[in-house]
Amino acid sequence: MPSAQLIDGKAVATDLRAAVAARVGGMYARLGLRPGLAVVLVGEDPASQVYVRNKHKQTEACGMQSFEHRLPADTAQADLLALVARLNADDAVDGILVQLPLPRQIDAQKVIEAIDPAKDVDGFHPINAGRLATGQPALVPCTPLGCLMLLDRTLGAEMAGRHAVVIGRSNIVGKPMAQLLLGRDCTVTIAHSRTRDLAETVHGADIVIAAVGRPEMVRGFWIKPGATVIDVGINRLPPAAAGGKDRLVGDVNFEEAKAVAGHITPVPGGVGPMTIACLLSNTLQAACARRGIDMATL
Ligand SMILES: Nc1nc(=O)c2c([nH]1)NC[C@@H]1CN(c3ccc(C(=O)N[C@@H](CCC(=O)O)C(=O)O)cc3)C=[N+]21
Repeated sequence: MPSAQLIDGKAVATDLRAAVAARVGGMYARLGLRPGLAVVLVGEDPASQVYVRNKHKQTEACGMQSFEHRLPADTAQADLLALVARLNADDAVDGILVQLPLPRQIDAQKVIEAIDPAKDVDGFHPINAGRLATGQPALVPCTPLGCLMLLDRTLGAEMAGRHAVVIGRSNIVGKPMAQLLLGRDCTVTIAHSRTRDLAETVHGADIVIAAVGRPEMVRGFWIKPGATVIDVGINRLPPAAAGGKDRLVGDVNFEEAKAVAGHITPVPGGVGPMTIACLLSNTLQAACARRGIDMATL
């Protein structure tokens, strides 16, 4: 049985964080400035708390300031908007991330649009989405940016002219991912829950980005032999389904796909660690852009 080469997102993320930390060190040594990242968590979702804790640790580990704001689940929209306004005005804050999903009483789109686009390190503000779509410098959403970095390392210039199929059309992953792949001269298809013959569409792909949020939905026989498979899904299977202990799986059936693909990302240890590393990189980028610093000189 042939076996795909693993794309080690954890290792690439470690390299990226080291590069960010080096520039953060240069910024402090030369200018006495430390980039600051504010993370806002509304409610008590236990999975979200793990991400927030990891982000906090890694932010400090690379020399940036980390500001955490935990609000109760019944927080009023006006109070969250008031906090965002304070963070927009706070010069020590270069990046603002409001963890999604938000509780029902809060309109997430309103909150996203309230964030200063210059501090929008998630890249979810329509200004940044529009800049990405029109090929202008932008803050790019962390998960698709991390996927692109893995593809750059794996395929490089070979991406040009390849057929990429993105499964999922969210504003957070699918749509920005498609824009980034277009920027690498891929021929891009965005597939989704209403796509007919999804298996057949995926089978035409040299590059598959799975971002559907359904555990192990993409089967091995869907994959074209030798294709590059990037699995964005992070699904926690409950103990019963996983045979005793809870287990993290992607949107791709990994065991099946790795027998067919040329390269594949694992879950965990693939796209997830890249997402956090890209958040730190975006925070450094925002800190430099806001202050007119050329990042290459740090
Ligand atoms: N405004 C906003 N921005 C986000 O970027 C955002 C968000 N809201 N809400 C929640 C999702 C989820 N997310 C993850 C990031 C890293 C891992 C990660 O590092 N995962 C590890 C495993 C972690 C584990 O074991 O649970 C891995 O895949 O290897 C997972 C999930 C960012 N999100």
